[in-house]
Amino acid sequence: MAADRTDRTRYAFVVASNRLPVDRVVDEDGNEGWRHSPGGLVTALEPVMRANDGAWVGWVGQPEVEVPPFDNDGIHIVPVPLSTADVEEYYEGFSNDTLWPLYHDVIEHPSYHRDWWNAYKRVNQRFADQIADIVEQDGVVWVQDYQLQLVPALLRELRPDLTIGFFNHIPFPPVGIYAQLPWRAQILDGLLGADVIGFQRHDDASDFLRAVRHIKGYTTKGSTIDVPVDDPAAPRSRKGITVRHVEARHFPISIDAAGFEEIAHRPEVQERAREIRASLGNPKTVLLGVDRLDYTKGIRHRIKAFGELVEDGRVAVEDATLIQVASPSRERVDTYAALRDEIELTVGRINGDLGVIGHQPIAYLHHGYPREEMVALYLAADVMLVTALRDGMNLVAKEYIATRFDNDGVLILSEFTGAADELKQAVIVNPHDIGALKDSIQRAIEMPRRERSTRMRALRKRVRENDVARWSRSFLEALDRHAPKGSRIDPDATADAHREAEDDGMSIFDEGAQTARAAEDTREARGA
Ligand SMILES: O=P(O)(O)OC[C@H]1O[C@H](O[C@H]2O[C@H](CO)[C@@H](O)[C@H](O)[C@H]2O)[C@H](O)[C@@H](O)[C@@H]1O
Ligand SMILES: O=c1ccn([C@@H]2O[C@H](COP(=O)(O)OP(=O)(O)O)[C@@H](O)[C@H]2O)c(=O)[nH]1
Repeated sequence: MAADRTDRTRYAFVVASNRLPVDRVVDEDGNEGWRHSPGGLVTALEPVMRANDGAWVGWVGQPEVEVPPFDNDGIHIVPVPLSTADVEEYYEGFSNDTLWPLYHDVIEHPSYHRDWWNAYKRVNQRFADQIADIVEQDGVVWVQDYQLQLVPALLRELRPDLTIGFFNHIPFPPVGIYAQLPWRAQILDGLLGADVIGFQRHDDASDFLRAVRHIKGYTTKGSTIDVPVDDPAAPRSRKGITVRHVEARHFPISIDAAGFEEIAHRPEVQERAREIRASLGNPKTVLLGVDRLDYTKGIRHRIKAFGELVEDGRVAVEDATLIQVASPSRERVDTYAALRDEIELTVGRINGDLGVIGHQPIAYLHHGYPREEMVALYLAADVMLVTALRDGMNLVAKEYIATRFDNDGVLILSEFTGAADELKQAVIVNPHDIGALKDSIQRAIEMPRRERSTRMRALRKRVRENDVARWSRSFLEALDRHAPKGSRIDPDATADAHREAEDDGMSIFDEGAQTARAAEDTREARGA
């Protein structure tokens, strides 16, 4: 929980995301401290941040908490405060009850409120002001995700000298759906303030380019957009108008594959995996689902399919258990609270109707777990179920593969995840088709060892080669090509640098950080 006041004020490289890479924790004596949050984004950017002496701008995750900038394990942290109203209107409202459902195929109905839009503008402006204050002349800024889509243009207005990147971690919807948004043109204008706009999938980038053509009327050629500018020194387009060139393409995010495999090799983690199986009565097959409790994840579909397989007698209750981890998320948003009720009712019914003494079909856990426990769960699972109805990437699918150094285990993967574009040797499913999903689950349970191994070997090769270091490097290299005065950052900071930092005692695999985050979500849900 090392935290020192930083005396630096300007940085050549700045990352901004809604949440900071650290969680605020308060111990039993009321002392405040910070722990690394072990999320994928932190793992991806940490080596680049260290190599470039970068700063990270974001929210501490709790309302009405004002913290001055500080250094945490070599990363300069610059908190942006949010009031209770900001959290309700910008985070829970516009980000997670307007944009989130709209960008995820309108699985739930998006709510459009002008007050929420005003809060979104207000908070995006606050982020832009904060970033503008701390970046060096000609610096590089990388803005993350849908909560901050107005920041690139607001920042360019304040600091035209900067090179600005934006990465969208969630899908970008087809223009027919995106067009519902009352503020569709303003959001596109916000994003087009960036030099490079990154998406998870090729289709997301194509949908974005189409929206730019249809809604803004701008010309695109391949992945390049001509954005008109009022600057006589700017290049001219084929139509003879002065333009800025903005690049929009896909950069699929990944994980620290070697880091996950290293944890999986630890004897105590393997022992924990055996313990998990034993505690379920050593069934022949353990199936696993791990998700934030979110309606995009298809948890209902998976539970229904598995319950029906047991009910039909195609799977014996003594032979198979589904562990479903549903970690608490955004619990003050009504759709999330309703989903929790619905899932818990369904799990209760299935266990009540189909369970026998000593064997329940579903082991349901409403908790968040640290990384070591996640890896033990992955090692314990014969079948991993990723049945999202829409998902930007789904890192869980890649983590399962990375841990299976035994080349065993079967991944069932929804075709509606970004991961499905890459992980072709998984058992690919349409989660809406419950009949086909049941067949796929049965097939996975019965798959011969040789086929499991062939598939897993190919999947592991893919995940190892396309790891998170490659993701950040390829994005930053693209951004570097847009820097007018040449390179300001070193995009080539590798995962090795990251592991060296760990050897120095700066581990990102900080036990308890996820649990602390989950506890925090729960406190938030209670209104604390
Ligand atoms: O910050 P929260 O509101 O608690 O939500 C957690 C994060 O959820 C989303 O994750 C996405 O990014 C993953 C990594 O690129 C990707 O694999 C996944 O498909 C996405 O859903 C969200 O985009 C983040 O901003 C949130 O912090
Ligand atoms: O109890 C949990 C549940 C999830 N995760 C991590 O949370 C991330 C979830 O990322 P994903 O892309 O699958 O979905 P998201 O929640 O970002 O939409 C993965 O790194 C998981 O290992 C975790 O550490 N503990």
